[in-house]
Amino acid sequence: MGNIGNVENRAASAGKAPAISCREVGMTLKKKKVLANVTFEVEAGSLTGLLGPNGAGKSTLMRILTGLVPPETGRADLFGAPAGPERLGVLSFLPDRGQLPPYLTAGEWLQFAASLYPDWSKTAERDLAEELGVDRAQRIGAMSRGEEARLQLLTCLSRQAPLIVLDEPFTGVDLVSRERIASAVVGEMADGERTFLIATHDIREMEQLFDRIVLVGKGTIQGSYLVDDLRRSGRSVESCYREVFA
Ligand SMILES: Nc1ncnc2c1ncn2[C@@H]1O[C@H](COP(=O)(O)OP(=O)(O)OP(=O)(O)O)[C@@H](O)[C@H]1O
Repeated sequence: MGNIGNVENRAASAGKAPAISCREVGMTLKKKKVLANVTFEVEAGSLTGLLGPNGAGKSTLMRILTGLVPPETGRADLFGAPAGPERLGVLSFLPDRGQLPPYLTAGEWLQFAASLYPDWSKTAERDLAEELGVDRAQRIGAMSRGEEARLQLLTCLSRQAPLIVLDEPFTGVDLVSRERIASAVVGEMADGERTFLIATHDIREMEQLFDRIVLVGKGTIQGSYLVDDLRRSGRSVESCYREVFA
């Protein structure tokens, strides 16, 4: 069903501005060149994996896309207009490090988040809370890393923003929950409208979901592949990753 949905999405999005377009993006942090000449596009309605080794620049790139920091050089556009703080309405972001208020329960946090975001869906919140096994009575400060990661994902996916950017959604999450998260993402895809960009090291769990992979290494794009093309040439996402980075 996911694949059929993806094909339909692609057809529906033909001719639209890409959800993400980066042109020659560069970034220096504390005198270190972290990103250079980063150029790639993510088609609206697709699910793209942003993959690469530790320190490759994935989180830095995502922070630029979310408008948290402007690129030093080049430009990053979302749906044809520059990324920036004023575009936060089009994108729902799960950062790589959690910062939910520890003194609230999950239920209190979700109530607060729902009041914060105009695009919050109570239906999505209810369905995903069940799917991800979030206990509303649990205090955030008493959660394990994996439990908090699931609450963060629930927060991110309960919004109806057209672009979802997830930075390492599986950190600290056990195998069964990782599979639940993957199916939650597929469920969200089924609405045929939204675009996902997901940075992850959990290639095996996500391999079946990606339409495209963008490989980042040493601060620049090392390749961008349609997963169907890889399969047609007898390769998997994992084997392609190994070819590029081994
Ligand atoms: N605030 C900062 N100041 C200086 N250097 C930084 C800063 N943030 C990141 N870096 C450096 O930029 C490089 C890219 O980091 P980034 O977090 O974007 O990588 P990543 O691909 O997300 O890595 P990982 O897979 O380990 O999460 C690293 O070498 C890191 O040390």
